[in-house]
Amino acid sequence: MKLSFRQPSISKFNLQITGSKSISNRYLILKAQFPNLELSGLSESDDTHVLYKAISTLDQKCDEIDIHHAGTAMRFLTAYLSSLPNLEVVLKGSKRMHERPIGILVEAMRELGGHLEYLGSEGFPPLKIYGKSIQKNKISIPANVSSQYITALMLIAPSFKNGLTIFLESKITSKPYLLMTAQALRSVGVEVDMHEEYIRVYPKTKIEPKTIAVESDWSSASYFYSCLALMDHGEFELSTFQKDSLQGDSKVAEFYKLFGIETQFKAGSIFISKKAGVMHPKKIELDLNDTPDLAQTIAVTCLGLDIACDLTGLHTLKVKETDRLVALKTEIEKFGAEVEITSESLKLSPKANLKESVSVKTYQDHRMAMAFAPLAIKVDLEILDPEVVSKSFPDFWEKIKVLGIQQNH
Ligand SMILES: O=C(O)C1=C[C@@H](OP(=O)(O)O)[C@@H](O)[C@H](O)C1
Ligand SMILES: C=C(OP(=O)(O)O)C(=O)O
Repeated sequence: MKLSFRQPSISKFNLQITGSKSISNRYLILKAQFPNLELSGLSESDDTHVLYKAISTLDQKCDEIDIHHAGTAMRFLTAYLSSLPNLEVVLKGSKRMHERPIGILVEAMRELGGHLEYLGSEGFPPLKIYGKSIQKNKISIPANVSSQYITALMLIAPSFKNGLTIFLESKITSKPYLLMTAQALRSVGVEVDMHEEYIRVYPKTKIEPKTIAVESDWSSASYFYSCLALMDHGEFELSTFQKDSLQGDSKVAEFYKLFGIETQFKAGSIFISKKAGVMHPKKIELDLNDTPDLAQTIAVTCLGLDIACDLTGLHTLKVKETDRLVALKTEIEKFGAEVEITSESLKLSPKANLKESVSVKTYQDHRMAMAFAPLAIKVDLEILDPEVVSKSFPDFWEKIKVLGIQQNH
């Protein structure tokens, strides 16, 4: 899809962003345990649809569940299905999912008494899962590879007879996602103690009827922050968001102050604005250990604004939808800038006049497509396989069109 930019006649926009896929997928696992939980505003993303479908088909005695590219669905279901007595099922995903590690979670479930077998390479999906009633109530787990393993355990812990204490080894990665899980559990009445070294989730068999409205997705909102940063000025209203969000990526509001963007919360919306002629810094340095999904957005904003950036805390990026560090380096360098990467960092030396009409590969990664699209405000470019956005934000292209980003197939 070829992208170019035509300045729209207005500079104020109102955009409704789909529900958070992280929040949605947590509540779907909770609803499977507590059916009187009602959910509204669920994410329209593929990742939420596959999880919803997987849970719904469990009643129909299916032999195989395919969760495609959805990391949260893979991890949350590995734990959940292992804890359902008498179930026997194969859990598989896309080719890339079978390259994304799951060994730490499988080990943890086995230590708790679960029965899981690898059908391909040791440490990776696909898995054959034989559900068991879990009796143990303590487990130790490395916390520095993916927070999703820990969330997966926390989400099923209320149904264990004695709850679960999870001892966290090593530095916690993507910590806000664990706080989000704890808040989701508490919101339905499950007690949770969070500490640096351990998390305790208390048992709960029934909850009071409850309706949860899912907040919109802050990671998705980040692409509109990037668009505004690349425009001279403007004001967007994005809904529905809260000031005290459960989502760690709400940190985007603070990060984009660096690019001259102000965020205000009013009646369930955020109003983000940029004044004409704001000065940008020459260089920014950020540790993104808590917010890994913002790395691509920020790197491309810096590329478009000719700002050097030094991003650290990126050790999880290699095992996401693609190796995002290599993908970013390869695609950013096509525009003429230079990028140095290590296993956990990215350093961008920008270039004032970016190359035009570059074709950006997306590597089956929704965030590659969505992070590079705003760059069309500065230079014409092409995004290959644009449909990848449906993993988290199916109507991304319609939404971004409103801002003046023209799309030709
Ligand atoms: O729990 C979640 O919903 C997520 C946790 C993060 O993964 P890691 O903990 O693997 O970094 C994040 O990157 C992912 O998009 C969603
Ligand atoms: C890493 C992501 O998702 P997941 O790990 O759930 O596939 C993402 O959405 O950026």
